Amino acid sequence: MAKVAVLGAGSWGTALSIVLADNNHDVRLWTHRQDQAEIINTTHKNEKYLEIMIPEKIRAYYDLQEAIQDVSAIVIVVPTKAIRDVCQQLNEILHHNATIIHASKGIEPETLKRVSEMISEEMDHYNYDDIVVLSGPSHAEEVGKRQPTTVTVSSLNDINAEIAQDLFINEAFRVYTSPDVVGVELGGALKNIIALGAGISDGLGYGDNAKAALITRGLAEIARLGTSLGANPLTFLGLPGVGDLIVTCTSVHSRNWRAGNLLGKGKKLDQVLDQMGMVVEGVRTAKAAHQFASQQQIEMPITNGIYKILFDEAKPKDVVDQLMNRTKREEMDDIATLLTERYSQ
Ligand SMILES: NC(=O)C1=CN([C@@H]2O[C@H](COP(=O)(O)OP(=O)(O)OC[C@H]3O[C@@H](n4cnc5c(N)ncnc54)[C@H](OP(=O)(O)O)[C@@H]3O)[C@@H](O)[C@H]2O)C=CC1
Ligand SMILES: O=C(CO)COP(=O)(O)O
Repeated sequence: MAKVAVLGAGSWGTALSIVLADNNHDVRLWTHRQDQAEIINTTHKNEKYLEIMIPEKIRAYYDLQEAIQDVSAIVIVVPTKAIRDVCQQLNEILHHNATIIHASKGIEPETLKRVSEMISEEMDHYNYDDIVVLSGPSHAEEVGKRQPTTVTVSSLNDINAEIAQDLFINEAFRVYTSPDVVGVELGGALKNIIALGAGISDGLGYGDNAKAALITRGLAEIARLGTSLGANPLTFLGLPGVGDLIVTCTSVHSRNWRAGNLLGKGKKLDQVLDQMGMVVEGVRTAKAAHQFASQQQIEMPITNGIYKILFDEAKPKDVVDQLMNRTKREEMDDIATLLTERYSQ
């Protein structure tokens, strides 16, 4: 049994705490809201984020220092835009060695940093190599109900990856390892953009053909950008790639899909985000990916179209028309080039 702190008491932090508690770990769920900590400890519910009873052995904390006292692992599960803030607080008070695992899915606009890069920048005593990412097709709503789920953990430090695997793995939550941190993080972050697109497509009334096209051509874009940053293209065929893309593009649980659906029905971005009340990571990540793709001249027409809907008030229907009327081309040419370049070395 290990002592583990989970930082971030939203949907995913709560669900991951349940997995850890099921594995008999001593789980401290930290929230930055005192009233929420009190409600969780007295009612064993976190209703805004997850409609499920929370095991009584999970204790919620408002005091970060108390939450991390003597823990051997810290799981960071706040939205990407809060990562630096939380790590700065942690850096001030963490004076013992604990494995850091994160489960957030996004890229920072402007710096274009991945979450593990941000964490290692903010934490004086942690190297990038030691951080672990947990990612894969895993809606909190289903994980909280102990429905079968598979995820991948990745770190350049094999021992840390295995520590994370052992902490989480159980009969309902199967955990694989991967050495490809870049691919695992980018797969989880970039699929949120495509899920917004799938929601937009459904909101416009388009059918399964359009969604299948978005998933597969979206995957090609993810692989293009990911490999340009050093990811293994095969990672995008695994759980953190196509696995997460499928679950997020096809599920009503997905906040990115739901936000896209409202946009497709004609709602404005501000209205949509107000209505969601939970993080929609694809919005900021679309900004980051659009910026990176423009700088590096990487072809990402779907991502760029979604960016225009989000930030340039483009009409969803016009964007779909533009995508469908692009210059004709061969389907596999760039993927074949990527694989050939990689495996001919
Ligand atoms: N939900 C899911 O199924 C999955 C989510 N993820 C990823 O996990 C990450 C978190 O998502 P999720 O839990 O769903 O998001 P939610 O919107 O459900 O919850 C976010 C939580 O983080 C808290 N928070 C926000 N800013 C801060 C801060 N500065 N300091 C401390 N706490 C903060 C929020 O508090 P407040 O109540 O004040 O807003 C809230 O409790 C995202 O990157 C997401 O992509 C990954 C896999 C599955
Ligand atoms: O990442 C997720 C499932 O794997 C959750 O996606 P959403 O943030 O769109 O709900």
